Amino acid sequence: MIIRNLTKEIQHQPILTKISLEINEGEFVAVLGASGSGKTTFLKCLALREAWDEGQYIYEGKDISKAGWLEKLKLNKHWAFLEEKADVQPRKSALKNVLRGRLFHTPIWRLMTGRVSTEEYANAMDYLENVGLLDKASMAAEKLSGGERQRIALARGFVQRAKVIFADEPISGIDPAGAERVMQDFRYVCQRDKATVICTMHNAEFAQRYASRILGLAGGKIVVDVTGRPLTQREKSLIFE
Ligand SMILES: Nc1ncnc2c1ncn2[C@@H]1O[C@H](COP(=O)(O)OP(=O)(O)OP(=O)(O)O)[C@@H](O)[C@H]1O
Repeated sequence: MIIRNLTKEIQHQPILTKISLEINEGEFVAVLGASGSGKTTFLKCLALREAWDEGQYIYEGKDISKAGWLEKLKLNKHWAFLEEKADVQPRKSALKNVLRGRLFHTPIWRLMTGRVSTEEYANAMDYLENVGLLDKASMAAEKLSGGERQRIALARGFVQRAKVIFADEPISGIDPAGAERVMQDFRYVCQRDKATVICTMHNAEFAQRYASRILGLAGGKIVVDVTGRPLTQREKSLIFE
Protein backbone atom coordinates (compact mmCIF):
# COMPACT_ATOMS: atom_id res chain seq x y z
CA MET A 1 0.00 0.00 0.00
CA ILE A 2 1.15 3.48 -0.83
CA ILE A 3 0.05 6.45 1.27
CA ARG A 4 0.69 9.97 0.00
CA ASN A 5 0.12 13.11 2.04
CA LEU A 6 -2.44 11.63 4.41
CA THR A 7 -3.89 14.58 6.28
CA LYS A 8 -6.59 14.55 8.92
CA GLU A 9 -8.01 17.13 11.28
CA ILE A 10 -10.43 16.51 14.11
CA GLN A 11 -12.41 19.51 15.32
CA HIS A 12 -9.98 21.83 13.49
CA GLN A 13 -7.00 20.26 15.25
CA PRO A 14 -4.40 18.73 12.93
CA ILE A 15 -3.96 15.09 13.94
CA LEU A 16 -2.10 13.69 10.90
CA THR A 17 -0.14 15.99 8.62
CA LYS A 18 0.96 14.99 5.13
CA ILE A 19 2.06 11.49 6.01
CA SER A 20 3.59 9.55 3.12
CA LEU A 21 4.87 6.00 3.22
CA GLU A 22 4.79 2.64 1.55
CA ILE A 23 3.98 -0.61 3.33
CA ASN A 24 4.89 -3.88 1.64
CA GLU A 25 3.11 -7.21 1.67
CA GLY A 26 4.22 -9.43 4.55
CA GLU A 27 5.46 -6.59 6.72
CA PHE A 28 4.66 -6.58 10.41
CA VAL A 29 4.47 -2.87 11.21
CA ALA A 30 4.20 -1.58 14.77
CA VAL A 31 3.01 2.01 15.09
CA LEU A 32 4.38 3.52 18.29
CA GLY A 33 3.47 6.86 19.81
CA ALA A 34 2.61 8.60 23.03
CA SER A 35 -0.99 8.72 24.17
CA GLY A 36 -2.98 11.09 21.96
CA SER A 37 -0.35 11.11 19.19
CA GLY A 38 -2.92 9.90 16.67
CA LYS A 39 -2.10 6.18 16.37
CA THR A 40 -5.72 5.02 16.37
CA THR A 41 -6.74 7.75 13.94
CA PHE A 42 -3.85 6.77 11.64
CA LEU A 43 -4.83 3.08 11.78
CA LYS A 44 -8.49 3.83 11.13
CA CYS A 45 -7.58 6.05 8.18
CA LEU A 46 -5.50 3.20 6.72
CA ALA A 47 -8.41 0.80 7.25
CA LEU A 48 -10.77 3.36 5.64
CA ARG A 49 -12.79 3.52 8.84
CA GLU A 50 -12.10 7.24 9.14
CA ALA A 51 -12.40 9.68 6.26
CA TRP A 52 -9.22 11.37 5.06
CA ASP A 53 -9.24 15.16 4.61
CA GLU A 54 -6.54 14.94 1.98
CA GLY A 55 -4.18 12.42 0.47
CA GLN A 56 -3.94 9.55 -1.91
CA TYR A 57 -4.18 5.87 -1.05
CA ILE A 58 -3.04 3.20 -3.48
CA TYR A 59 -3.73 -0.45 -2.66
CA GLU A 60 -2.79 -3.30 -5.02
CA GLY A 61 -2.17 -0.73 -7.75
CA LYS A 62 -5.62 0.88 -7.39
CA ASP A 63 -6.45 4.31 -6.04
CA ILE A 64 -8.86 3.66 -3.16
CA SER A 65 -8.76 7.19 -1.71
CA LYS A 66 -12.38 7.72 -2.58
CA ALA A 67 -13.63 4.16 -2.26
CA GLY A 68 -17.43 3.92 -2.05
CA TRP A 69 -19.31 1.48 0.13
CA LEU A 70 -19.23 -1.32 -2.43
CA GLU A 71 -15.49 -1.06 -2.85
CA LYS A 72 -15.04 -0.94 0.93
CA LEU A 73 -17.19 -4.05 1.24
CA LYS A 74 -14.92 -5.84 -1.23
CA LEU A 75 -11.83 -4.66 0.64
CA ASN A 76 -13.28 -5.85 3.94
CA LYS A 77 -13.39 -9.34 2.54
CA HIS A 78 -9.61 -9.32 2.71
CA TRP A 79 -9.01 -6.85 5.53
CA ALA A 80 -9.52 -7.53 9.21
CA PHE A 81 -9.74 -4.84 11.86
CA LEU A 82 -9.11 -5.85 15.45
CA GLU A 83 -10.53 -3.37 17.91
CA GLU A 84 -8.70 -2.59 21.14
CA LYS A 85 -11.37 -4.46 23.07
CA ALA A 86 -11.76 -7.64 21.07
CA ASP A 87 -15.00 -7.52 19.16
CA VAL A 88 -16.45 -10.93 20.02
CA GLN A 89 -20.00 -12.05 20.60
CA PRO A 90 -19.96 -12.83 24.34
CA ARG A 91 -22.64 -15.53 24.41
CA LYS A 92 -21.29 -17.39 21.38
CA SER A 93 -18.63 -20.05 21.70
CA ALA A 94 -15.02 -19.39 20.72
CA LEU A 95 -15.56 -21.61 17.67
CA LYS A 96 -18.68 -19.74 16.48
CA ASN A 97 -16.87 -16.44 16.92
CA VAL A 98 -14.01 -17.70 14.78
CA LEU A 99 -16.39 -18.97 12.10
CA ARG A 100 -17.76 -15.42 11.75
CA GLY A 101 -14.54 -14.73 9.88
CA ARG A 102 -15.92 -16.78 6.98
CA LEU A 103 -19.02 -14.60 6.68
CA PHE A 104 -17.91 -12.91 3.49
CA HIS A 105 -16.91 -16.24 1.95
CA THR A 106 -20.06 -18.19 2.78
CA PRO A 107 -22.90 -18.68 0.31
CA ILE A 108 -26.17 -17.02 1.32
CA TRP A 109 -28.10 -20.31 1.57
CA ARG A 110 -25.56 -21.53 4.15
CA LEU A 111 -25.84 -18.32 6.14
CA MET A 112 -29.60 -18.74 6.16
CA THR A 113 -29.52 -22.36 7.26
CA GLY A 114 -26.59 -21.78 9.62
CA ARG A 115 -24.85 -24.88 8.29
CA VAL A 116 -21.10 -25.01 8.34
CA SER A 117 -19.16 -27.25 5.98
CA THR A 118 -16.89 -29.87 7.53
CA GLU A 119 -13.93 -28.20 5.90
CA GLU A 120 -14.72 -24.81 7.43
CA TYR A 121 -15.27 -26.38 10.82
CA ALA A 122 -11.92 -28.22 10.64
CA ASN A 123 -10.22 -25.06 9.42
CA ALA A 124 -11.61 -22.96 12.29
CA MET A 125 -10.49 -25.62 14.78
CA ASP A 126 -7.00 -25.54 13.22
CA TYR A 127 -6.77 -21.81 13.76
CA LEU A 128 -8.06 -22.11 17.31
CA GLU A 129 -5.27 -24.61 17.85
CA ASN A 130 -2.76 -22.16 16.34
CA VAL A 131 -3.73 -19.53 18.87
CA GLY A 132 -3.66 -22.11 21.70
CA LEU A 133 -7.39 -22.23 22.35
CA LEU A 134 -8.43 -25.61 21.00
CA ASP A 135 -9.48 -26.83 24.43
CA LYS A 136 -11.72 -23.76 24.86
CA ALA A 137 -13.48 -24.02 21.49
CA SER A 138 -16.90 -24.68 23.00
CA MET A 139 -16.64 -22.14 25.81
CA ALA A 140 -18.66 -18.93 25.60
CA ALA A 141 -16.41 -15.96 24.78
CA GLU A 142 -17.62 -14.12 27.90
CA LYS A 143 -16.00 -16.82 30.06
CA LEU A 144 -12.57 -16.23 28.54
CA SER A 145 -9.88 -13.75 29.58
CA GLY A 146 -9.16 -10.51 27.70
CA GLY A 147 -6.08 -12.08 26.10
CA GLU A 148 -8.02 -15.16 25.04
CA ARG A 149 -10.75 -13.01 23.51
CA GLN A 150 -8.12 -11.08 21.60
CA ARG A 151 -6.75 -14.38 20.29
CA ILE A 152 -10.25 -15.43 19.18
CA ALA A 153 -10.49 -12.18 17.21
CA LEU A 154 -7.09 -12.99 15.77
CA ALA A 155 -8.13 -16.52 14.78
CA ARG A 156 -11.18 -14.97 13.09
CA GLY A 157 -8.85 -12.75 11.06
CA PHE A 158 -6.82 -15.85 10.18
CA VAL A 159 -9.79 -17.92 8.96
CA GLN A 160 -10.88 -14.93 6.94
CA ARG A 161 -7.44 -15.28 5.34
CA ALA A 162 -7.11 -11.55 5.68
CA LYS A 163 -4.38 -10.07 3.52
CA VAL A 164 -4.14 -7.08 5.83
CA ILE A 165 -4.76 -7.13 9.56
CA PHE A 166 -5.17 -3.77 11.31
CA ALA A 167 -4.96 -4.10 15.07
CA ASP A 168 -5.55 -1.28 17.54
CA GLU A 169 -3.51 -1.81 20.72
CA PRO A 170 -3.94 -5.59 20.52
CA ILE A 171 -1.83 -6.29 23.60
CA SER A 172 -3.01 -3.56 25.91
CA GLY A 173 -4.56 -4.99 29.05
CA ILE A 174 -3.24 -8.48 28.36
CA ASP A 175 -0.79 -10.23 30.68
CA PRO A 176 2.80 -10.55 29.34
CA ALA A 177 2.47 -14.24 28.39
CA GLY A 178 -0.76 -13.58 26.46
CA ALA A 179 0.82 -10.57 24.78
CA GLU A 180 3.81 -12.68 23.65
CA ARG A 181 1.43 -15.18 22.16
CA VAL A 182 -0.54 -12.53 20.23
CA MET A 183 2.66 -10.99 18.86
CA GLN A 184 3.97 -14.43 17.86
CA ASP A 185 0.70 -15.12 16.05
CA PHE A 186 1.01 -11.89 14.10
CA ARG A 187 4.57 -12.70 13.11
CA TYR A 188 3.45 -16.17 12.08
CA VAL A 189 0.77 -14.94 9.63
CA CYS A 190 3.18 -12.42 8.15
CA GLN A 191 5.83 -15.05 7.55
CA ARG A 192 3.58 -17.93 6.53
CA ASP A 193 0.72 -16.26 4.67
CA LYS A 194 2.51 -13.06 3.60
CA ALA A 195 -0.22 -11.14 5.40
CA THR A 196 0.50 -7.54 6.27
CA VAL A 197 -0.04 -6.64 9.91
CA ILE A 198 -0.24 -3.03 11.07
CA CYS A 199 -0.74 -2.59 14.78
CA THR A 200 -0.63 0.33 17.16
CA MET A 201 1.03 -0.04 20.53
CA HIS A 202 2.71 1.76 23.41
CA ASN A 203 5.18 -0.97 24.25
CA ALA A 204 8.47 -0.36 22.42
CA GLU A 205 9.96 -3.54 23.91
CA PHE A 206 7.38 -5.82 22.26
CA ALA A 207 7.49 -3.85 19.02
CA GLN A 208 11.27 -4.31 18.80
CA ARG A 209 11.10 -8.01 19.53
CA TYR A 210 8.39 -8.95 17.10
CA ALA A 211 7.64 -6.34 14.43
CA SER A 212 9.71 -6.19 11.25
CA ARG A 213 9.26 -2.43 11.04
CA ILE A 214 8.57 0.31 13.55
CA LEU A 215 6.89 3.60 12.76
CA GLY A 216 6.99 6.34 15.35
CA LEU A 217 4.22 8.91 15.33
CA ALA A 218 4.61 12.33 16.98
CA GLY A 219 3.28 15.78 16.21
CA GLY A 220 1.10 14.37 13.43
CA LYS A 221 4.08 13.00 11.51
CA ILE A 222 6.06 9.81 11.13
CA VAL A 223 9.22 10.78 12.98
CA VAL A 224 10.82 7.33 12.97
CA ASP A 225 10.72 4.60 10.34
CA VAL A 226 13.01 1.70 11.14
CA THR A 227 13.20 -1.77 9.60
CA GLY A 228 14.89 -4.82 11.10
CA ARG A 229 16.67 -3.24 14.03
CA PRO A 230 15.90 -1.96 17.52
CA LEU A 231 15.31 1.72 18.16
CA THR A 232 18.15 3.94 19.31
CA GLN A 233 17.74 6.02 22.44
CA ARG A 234 17.38 9.11 20.28
CA GLU A 235 14.61 7.52 18.22
CA LYS A 236 12.76 6.52 21.39
CA SER A 237 12.92 10.07 22.66
CA LEU A 238 11.71 11.41 19.31
CA ILE A 239 8.62 9.22 19.65
CA PHE A 240 7.85 9.47 23.34
CA GLU A 241 9.14 12.87 24.50
N1 LIG B 1 -13.92 11.69 17.83
C1 LIG B 1 -13.04 12.54 18.34
N2 LIG B 1 -13.43 13.76 18.79
C2 LIG B 1 -12.56 14.65 19.30
N3 LIG B 1 -11.23 14.42 19.39
C3 LIG B 1 -10.78 13.24 18.96
C4 LIG B 1 -11.65 12.24 18.41
N4 LIG B 1 -10.91 11.15 18.05
C5 LIG B 1 -9.64 11.47 18.38
N5 LIG B 1 -9.56 12.70 18.92
C6 LIG B 1 -8.34 13.38 19.37
O1 LIG B 1 -7.33 13.15 18.41
C7 LIG B 1 -6.08 12.91 19.05
C8 LIG B 1 -5.52 11.58 18.59
O2 LIG B 1 -6.36 10.53 19.08
P1 LIG B 1 -6.01 9.01 18.86
O3 LIG B 1 -7.05 8.20 19.58
O4 LIG B 1 -5.82 8.75 17.42
O5 LIG B 1 -4.60 8.91 19.62
P2 LIG B 1 -3.82 7.62 20.13
O6 LIG B 1 -2.38 7.87 19.84
O7 LIG B 1 -4.41 6.38 19.57
O8 LIG B 1 -4.09 7.71 21.68
P3 LIG B 1 -4.09 6.53 22.80
O9 LIG B 1 -2.74 5.90 22.75
O10 LIG B 1 -4.32 7.28 24.07
O11 LIG B 1 -5.21 5.59 22.45
C9 LIG B 1 -6.34 12.98 20.54
O12 LIG B 1 -5.96 14.25 21.00
C10 LIG B 1 -7.83 12.78 20.68
O13 LIG B 1 -8.32 13.45 21.79
